[in-house]
Amino acid sequence: MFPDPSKSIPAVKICGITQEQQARDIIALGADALGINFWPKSKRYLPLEKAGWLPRIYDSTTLVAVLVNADAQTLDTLVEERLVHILQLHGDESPDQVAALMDRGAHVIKALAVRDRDSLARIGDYPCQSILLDAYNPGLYGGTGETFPWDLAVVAREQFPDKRIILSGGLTPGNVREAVLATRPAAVDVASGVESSPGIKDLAMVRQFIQQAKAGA
Ligand SMILES: O=C(O)c1ccccc1N[C@@H]1O[C@H](COP(=O)(O)O)[C@@H](O)[C@H]1O
Repeated sequence: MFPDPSKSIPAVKICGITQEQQARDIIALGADALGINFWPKSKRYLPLEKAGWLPRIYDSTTLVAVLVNADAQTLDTLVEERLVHILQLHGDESPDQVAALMDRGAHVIKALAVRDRDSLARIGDYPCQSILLDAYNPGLYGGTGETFPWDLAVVAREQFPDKRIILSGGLTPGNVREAVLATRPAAVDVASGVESSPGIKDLAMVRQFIQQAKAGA
């Protein structure tokens, strides 16, 4: 999923895909990774029983399962059946839980809600290399379409140079270029900002988002 960091071009993850044809269209537009939301309360929820198409595109992209405090059975299915390449954890998962998943061979992105500089200290607690920074919104776990102060992403990169910082939260085709230039993340991630309705992506917006994210300095 992650390109050569020396090129300063971020990977692009389009999140909350619910349909196989949209997945194929978005891969063709140049997305580096697709997010599938397995959290039942998400507006973009895809039940495991309806995810039978994932193996058909598994070799064409990087598939990321978006999860919030997932139960053991869901994690077992995702890890053991290799439905996805990466687990993106948006809940209250502890560093030990992340370490246990990594011990089982899972690649993990830990998402952290950013409110202020103090929120960044938790980055160092987690053993995974990839940390996604999202907007803080009490009671909500992500996918809100809200931004957080991007200077905090710069601080995160400087304080934790060994981590891959993924920027998310309220990104759109209209602001992603500015966000990339300001923060130089390893990747950007968007759900709400490229949708016509929850779980349905607007392909023109996706195309524009990818172009803007990868436009370079
Ligand atoms: O998209 C969701 O519904 C969602 C629900 C719970 C946790 C994470 C979710 N999505 C992730 O949230 C961020 C930001 O999304 P947005 O662009 O602000 O809508 C992104 O990482 C999504 O993958």
